Amino acid sequence: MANIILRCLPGRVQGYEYSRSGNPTRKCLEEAVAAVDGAKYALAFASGLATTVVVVNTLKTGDHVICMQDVYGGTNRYFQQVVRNFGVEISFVDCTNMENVKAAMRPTTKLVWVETPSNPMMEVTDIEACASVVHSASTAFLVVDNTFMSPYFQRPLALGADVCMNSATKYINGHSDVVMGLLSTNRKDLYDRFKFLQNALGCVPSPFDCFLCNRGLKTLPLRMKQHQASGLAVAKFLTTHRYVQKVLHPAFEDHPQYEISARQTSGSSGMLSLYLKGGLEQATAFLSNLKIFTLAESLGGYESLAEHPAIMTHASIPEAERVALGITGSLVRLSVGLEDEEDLIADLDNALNAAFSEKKDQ
Ligand SMILES: Cc1ncc(COP(=O)(O)O)c(C=O)c1O
Ligand SMILES: N[C@@H](CC[Se]C[C@H](N)C(=O)O)C(=O)O
Repeated sequence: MANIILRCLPGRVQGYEYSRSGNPTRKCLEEAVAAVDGAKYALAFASGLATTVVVVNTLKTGDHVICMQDVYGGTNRYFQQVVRNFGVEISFVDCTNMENVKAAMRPTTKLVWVETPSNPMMEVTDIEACASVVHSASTAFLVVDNTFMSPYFQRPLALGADVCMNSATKYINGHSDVVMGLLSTNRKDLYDRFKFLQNALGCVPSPFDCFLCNRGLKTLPLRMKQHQASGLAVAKFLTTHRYVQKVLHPAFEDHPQYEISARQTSGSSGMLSLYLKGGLEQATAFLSNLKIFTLAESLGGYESLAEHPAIMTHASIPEAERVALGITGSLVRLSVGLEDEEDLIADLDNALNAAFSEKKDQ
């Protein structure tokens, strides 16, 4: 009898049929991510951008997308330089003001894409208010890119978003050794379509990367608490520095969306941006004088990174648009890692002083 039940037949799948379609290690990670995001379903993809590609593949020619005006440069590049070529219309909107979102909605709007806090301007969108505008005015679904916060500090689905997206390359994995994207949702219709596309488009992570990411996820709370503490210490230090014009941090009371941030998050990560007094020349000198912060793209890992958005992560955004967003020559972005806080502050102090004395020496 047992032989008959277990006998293989074409088309009768007894578990996993092919590793792209599903494998036990990926399933294990997807279940863990669903749990931390408070979702019924989660899916893993080959990168954060691959996740965006899958979301966009639910659309068709003639559909309209609203995208937060300040988003990761690669998200902007994908919408402007790829998605538009397929006849999908994109409006970049300042979603910190709901009146702008309402005004941008069209009968054809099918997707609203928000990143909060945004990369690199640290702008905050009210997720609950945005979900209410989107759902009352359309059949569109709201995606929140939660990469800067991780599920430890912000749960977009509980605030009304339809989909929560993460570049797991960042805080979720946290060890800077994996490139991966994740999405989670409570909507069965969206999950079914995303799951179909995960297999049909094939942009899946390897089982080994899923294993690594699952390992990283286990220390997320510990890491996020430390990122928060050191991020705040660094940000406070920088606000008092004579060569710093302004610090952008959503946990500071002078941040324009401070109250929204305090309401919808349970803390802050190690991400912040700052304007230096001076311009590109001083910013370049500052970055080249850092010794503990590494000059590099990426964020959310154990190690502190510093970068120049206008030249690096957001270089693909046309210059006029970049400047209008505030991404100027004097803007620097920091991802504060897990090193000792005093060492990080001393490194920033030394590099700032060196950058501005180089200018005086010339
Ligand atoms: C906020 C944000 N979303 C999405 C992405 C894309 O993620 P990935 O590099 O994993 O493709 C990035 C960085 O690349 C990011 O910073
Ligand atoms: N999200 C990361 C990635 C940086 Se940009 C990567 C690459 N140069 C590209 O243009 O795709 C961040 O640091 O914000």
